[in-house]
Amino acid sequence: MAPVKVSKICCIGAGYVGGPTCAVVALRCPHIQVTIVDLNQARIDAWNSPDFNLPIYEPGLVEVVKQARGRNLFFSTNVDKAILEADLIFVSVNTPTKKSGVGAGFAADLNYVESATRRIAAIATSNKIVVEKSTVPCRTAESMRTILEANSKPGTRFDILSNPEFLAEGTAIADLFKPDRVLIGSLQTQEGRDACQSLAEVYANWVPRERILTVGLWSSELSKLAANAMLAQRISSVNALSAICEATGANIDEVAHAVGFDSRIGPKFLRASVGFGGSCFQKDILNLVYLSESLHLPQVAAYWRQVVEMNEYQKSRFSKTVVDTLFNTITGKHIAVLGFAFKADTGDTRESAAISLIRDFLSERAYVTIYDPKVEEAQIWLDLSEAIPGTPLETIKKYVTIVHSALEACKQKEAIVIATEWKEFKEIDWQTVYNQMSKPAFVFDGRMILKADELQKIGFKVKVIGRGDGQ
Ligand SMILES: NC(=O)C1=CN([C@@H]2O[C@H](COP(=O)(O)OP(=O)(O)OC[C@H]3O[C@@H](n4cnc5c(N)ncnc54)[C@H](O)[C@@H]3O)[C@@H](O)[C@H]2O)C=CC1
Ligand SMILES: O=C(O)[C@H]1O[C@H](OP(=O)(O)OP(=O)(O)OC[C@H]2O[C@@H](n3ccc(=O)[nH]c3=O)[C@H](O)[C@@H]2O)[C@H](O)[C@@H](O)[C@@H]1O
Repeated sequence: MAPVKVSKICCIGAGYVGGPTCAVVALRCPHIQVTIVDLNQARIDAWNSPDFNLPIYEPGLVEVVKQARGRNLFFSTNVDKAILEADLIFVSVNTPTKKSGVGAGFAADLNYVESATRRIAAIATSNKIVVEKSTVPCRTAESMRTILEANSKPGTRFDILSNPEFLAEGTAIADLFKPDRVLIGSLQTQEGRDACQSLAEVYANWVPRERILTVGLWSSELSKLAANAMLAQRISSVNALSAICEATGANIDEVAHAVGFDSRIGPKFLRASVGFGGSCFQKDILNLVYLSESLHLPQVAAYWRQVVEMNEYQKSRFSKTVVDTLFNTITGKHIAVLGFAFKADTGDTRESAAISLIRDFLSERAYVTIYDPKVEEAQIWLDLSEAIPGTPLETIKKYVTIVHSALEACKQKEAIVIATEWKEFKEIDWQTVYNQMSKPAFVFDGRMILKADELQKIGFKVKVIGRGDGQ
């Protein structure tokens, strides 16, 4: 068998990965018909909305969808039809951390991957290349193959590839246009290599060949977990150093700059923060911890677990700084939290550090006013309800207010906390804010985005993550 020339692609899962990834495939490959399917009708309706009110916010995404939708890019809930027609199927469904049962709190919940795989097996009447796009534990492709082969119709063959996604939210479109690398894992058989080449040809429409890496299936699966673990490890390392900076008077910005100048270390991903968030870092590390434990490698598991523990410590350390600085009590005090998303340029709040901070403030019975330029109000209520189980939303609403501008949030507060590094927070009229605040007026910069010296000149008391007092 020679490599198949792909002409129809189906992507199962129209989320943060499936949507942008396959929209870019459609844009860059006008000769390929791409159908992105999902069981969630509301999500598909949003992708199809006439005014391009898409279900996720991602800079540049609307422009991509505008060019390709209706041409060779389609969004649908008709999963079966798209499976039936496609010669290549991306599985881009969610793989959250398991909430109950064996491995609860650590292992990936592969329920969605399994049901998508079973659907492919039940529907397909011709050969398919099935591509694992979701982040999965090492050797998941083997389980997928077993399910597909056990349920396939006679004469139908499935080739399984691993093609993990490395895009970051907020820069997804730029990352997809110009990826550092595209990784494709396949079985090292002739059929496996042919399938790998078929997918490589799709990417080669816009990605330079030397950036398309082909490896074995298990290496590809593990490389995704490894990349996220090592990125998160850098943040936990720099955050651990930020605690030392605060205690000694060193400045984490200067330390990270000096350390990152070493070409072996490099400058990226060394920004101290109030803690990393996002749907994947914690989930994927816990997955690696679970894998290590399953393989009877407790020391390896403990090593990676510490990256997550340091992140938890950083978040609670920051909350404690706020309480300590506000004279050891925030009960009844009014605090503005600027930013709710887990990072700038996204409306995604999954595992956002802001949620932990607000939960801590509410446990001290402080009043919190939240502003985020992109996060929907309903999402904030949902996240807070989940973060504080057992407390009715009505009670939470007595303490929390959501507003529509930073200035409104800061009015008459005792303290302002920067939780997300939105650019607009740098451009706030701080003099006006100061004039309207109770005194002393405190600012806690959990993202190192403000000019502390200028704020101090205005009269603010400023605490910046990773900086001792007086810096
Ligand atoms: N969010 C991110 O930036 C990145 C995520 N990943 C990985 O990609 C995968 C997907 O992540 P997201 O896109 O963020 O998740 P998501 O939750 O935004 O999207 C997943 C979608 O799959 C749909 N779905 C689930 N089961 C289905 C089924 N059987 N048939 C049809 N649709 C189904 C859900 O309704 C949902 O809309 C995860 O494994 C994640 O770890 C990888 C790189 C980046
Ligand atoms: O698998 C995934 O889901 C993705 O996870 C991350 O992407 P993402 O979570 O979207 O965003 P990042 O830019 O990595 O930021 C993650 C968190 O770390 C924080 N961060 C990042 C960098 C830094 O120097 N300091 C820091 O605190 C961010 O504020 C954010 O809360 C990876 O960067 C992607 O390569 C990967 O594909």
